[in-house]
Amino acid sequence: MRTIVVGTRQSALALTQTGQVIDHLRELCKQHGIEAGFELKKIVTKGDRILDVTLSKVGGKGLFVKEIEQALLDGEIDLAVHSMKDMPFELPEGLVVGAVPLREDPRDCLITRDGRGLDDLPQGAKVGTSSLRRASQLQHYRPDLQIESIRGNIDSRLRKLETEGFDAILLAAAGLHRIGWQDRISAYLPPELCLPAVGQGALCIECRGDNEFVLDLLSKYKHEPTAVAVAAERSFLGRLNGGCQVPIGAHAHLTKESGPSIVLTGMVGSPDGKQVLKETMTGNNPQQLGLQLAEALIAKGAAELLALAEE
Ligand SMILES: NCc1[nH]cc(CCC(=O)O)c1CC(=O)O
Repeated sequence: MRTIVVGTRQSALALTQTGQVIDHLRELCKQHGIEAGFELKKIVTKGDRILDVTLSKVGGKGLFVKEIEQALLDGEIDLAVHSMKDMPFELPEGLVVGAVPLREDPRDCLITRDGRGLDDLPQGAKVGTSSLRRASQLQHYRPDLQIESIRGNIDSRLRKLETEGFDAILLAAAGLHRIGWQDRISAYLPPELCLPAVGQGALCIECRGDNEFVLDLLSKYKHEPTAVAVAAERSFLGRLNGGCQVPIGAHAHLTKESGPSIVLTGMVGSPDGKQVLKETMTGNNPQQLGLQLAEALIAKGAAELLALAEE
């Protein structure tokens, strides 16, 4: 029997989502009469080692994936499970995306200390996020809020909500849903108010491009509509040359009606939220649509806004 070694970070979220992927793959193996066993290998990434520094200051894209990709290239692992939004735009030579499975809820959510919603937060309330994208959009909606940086894994951020005097924090709903902590969510932020990060809620299953056995199995795990939506969002991000640490958001979904099938919305904001540029376009080709939307926002001044965030 073949053993597929699966690499993962060791945060609660990474372990949970990797475990869920392995369960799905075991089920697929059973359905298709494929004989394979799975083994988990935990890998510490640079992003895990420097949890005390604001990520946008650390710079460098792919902080959470590089070591894991090296393990794939070295043959130490056969498959890696990443959060799509942590993936850099280009993969190293020799590695491919084997599958993008069905997406979880892409929205951001608010977790308040006492369960109240965004509109009920007092004037000047202290809200924790270290995402420039979340800060920009939240400040745009509520300029009075005091945004402060908070880092760490989901569990430590939830702890800091209590211990560091925050009135609320912002997190991706997907992570909380996956770990089973959806009860902590006080409110879901509608995409009109806070457009999610590119790829948020989606997973990226990566493997070597020559690993036929794993590729064959992963081909049965693909969710094409998610892959197309994410491709449009990533094309948009790629044109704007942004990692996850710039105030850029995008979300695409597919429509079932006749006519253009992908609806893509993108935003670029200033870190203080005073300016937020947003546009929605439809099309059939995800790469082209992402580029077109990026061009439309560049024409409105997106490049200048992004330069502000780099400072
Ligand atoms: N930036 C870290 C990160 N990467 C992926 C998720 C979980 C959500 C997802 O899978 O998109 C999170 C936590 C968060 O943003 O709250």
